[in-house]
Amino acid sequence: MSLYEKLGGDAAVDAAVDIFYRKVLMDDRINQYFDGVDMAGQSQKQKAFLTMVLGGPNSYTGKDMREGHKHLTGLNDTHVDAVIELLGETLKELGVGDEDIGEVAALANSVRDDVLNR
Ligand code: HEM
Repeated sequence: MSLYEKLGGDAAVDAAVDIFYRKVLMDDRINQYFDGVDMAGQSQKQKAFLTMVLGGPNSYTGKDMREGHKHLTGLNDTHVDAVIELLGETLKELGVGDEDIGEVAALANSVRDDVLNR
């Protein structure tokens, strides 16, 4: 079973992205990057992206991670760490086990160099 199915499919990913974005926007370590970003559109992309990395049906048509983030000046490892931390907290709130959270964190971590354009 894919992690996507295990978490509960489409509805669970919807819930995860909504909770996750609320956390992101409340977090002063990273929320400045989302000033002026269309969060409804962003949530859609993030849902499709999460679905894909969790092994669900692939409907992600957004930019690749390097293209999608290279205009964000000053982005560094601490920002990626914060995002991965908030994603983990989100999944924990949804009842996901530590082992599965570790897998998602590893997937998110695998795009770190692309997100940081290095
Ligand atoms: C850790 C892994 C990350 C993943 C998987 C991820 C995923 C995504 C995706 C799928 C998009 C949409 C790309 C598109 O426009 O087509 C996006 C855009 C964006 N990401 Fe990330 N992201 C990550 C890290 C970060 C970090 C660390 C920050 C800043 C703290 C960040 C801030 C943004 C912003 C501001 C946008 C929207 C840019 C814009 O529309 O101008 N992301 N991200």
